[in-house]
Amino acid sequence: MSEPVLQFRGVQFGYQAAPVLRGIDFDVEAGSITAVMGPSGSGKSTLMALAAGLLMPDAGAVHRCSTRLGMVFQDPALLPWRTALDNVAFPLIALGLQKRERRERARAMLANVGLSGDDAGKYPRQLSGGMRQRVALARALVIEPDLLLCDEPFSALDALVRAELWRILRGIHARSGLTMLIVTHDGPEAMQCDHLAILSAGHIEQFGTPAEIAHHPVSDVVRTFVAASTGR
Ligand SMILES: Nc1ncnc2c1ncn2[C@@H]1O[C@H](COP(=O)(O)OP(=O)(O)OP(=O)(O)O)[C@@H](O)[C@H]1O
Repeated sequence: MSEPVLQFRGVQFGYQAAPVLRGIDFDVEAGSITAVMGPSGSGKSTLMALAAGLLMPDAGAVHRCSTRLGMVFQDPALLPWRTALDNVAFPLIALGLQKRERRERARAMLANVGLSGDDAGKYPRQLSGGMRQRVALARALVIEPDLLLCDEPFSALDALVRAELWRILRGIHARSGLTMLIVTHDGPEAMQCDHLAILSAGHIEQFGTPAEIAHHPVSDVVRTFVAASTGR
């Protein structure tokens, strides 16, 4: 078994008095893709914010063995006054790279996510939603992260574009072995990940491989999820 890049140990969290997450215990293994699924309000985005270190647990601990963190959200949050290329090159400024090198790396990364040289010169408002999300993905990947956190990255897109972006993500994973933790509502795609965490009302209902979860669902919540994701 690979070393975990991310460990949740007895994590508990609430925004004010109301607890949102409790008893969160699972590992994200190096080189794996782990999907997080759960109903709206079950605490998925909160879990991701804890994974990123943007929130601190009230109890328990999140251990992260990562030096470069990439993040992608449902909203691509691109800088509107910069071209796609310059949006992707932007995080490389902090790494101290020269402009020419930044642009070369950004161009290569845009090509990796399927955007042409023409598209690279366009501003966000000139791009479709799917293209904007490709730019956001390229911006997260250009720093060569050792952990990629994605919070419903493709949820706002139509089914065809979503499938294409999953294909790109899986291609990148196959080539680089990048560790990924992804919140998704896409059951069939989640069933193709290495591990699956099913969140319900602030706790992990079940964690395991898709096969374990499909063959030994621990509760009705999980059974419903498996039926929706596999058509069983
Ligand atoms: N900043 C905040 N302050 C107070 N409560 C919050 C805050 N952010 C989220 N919550 C509450 O915490 C709970 C979990 O929210 P969270 O966004 O983590 O769920 P989610 O599973 O990601 O939902 P969705 O699928 O709808 O995005 C919800 O009840 C939500 O209203």
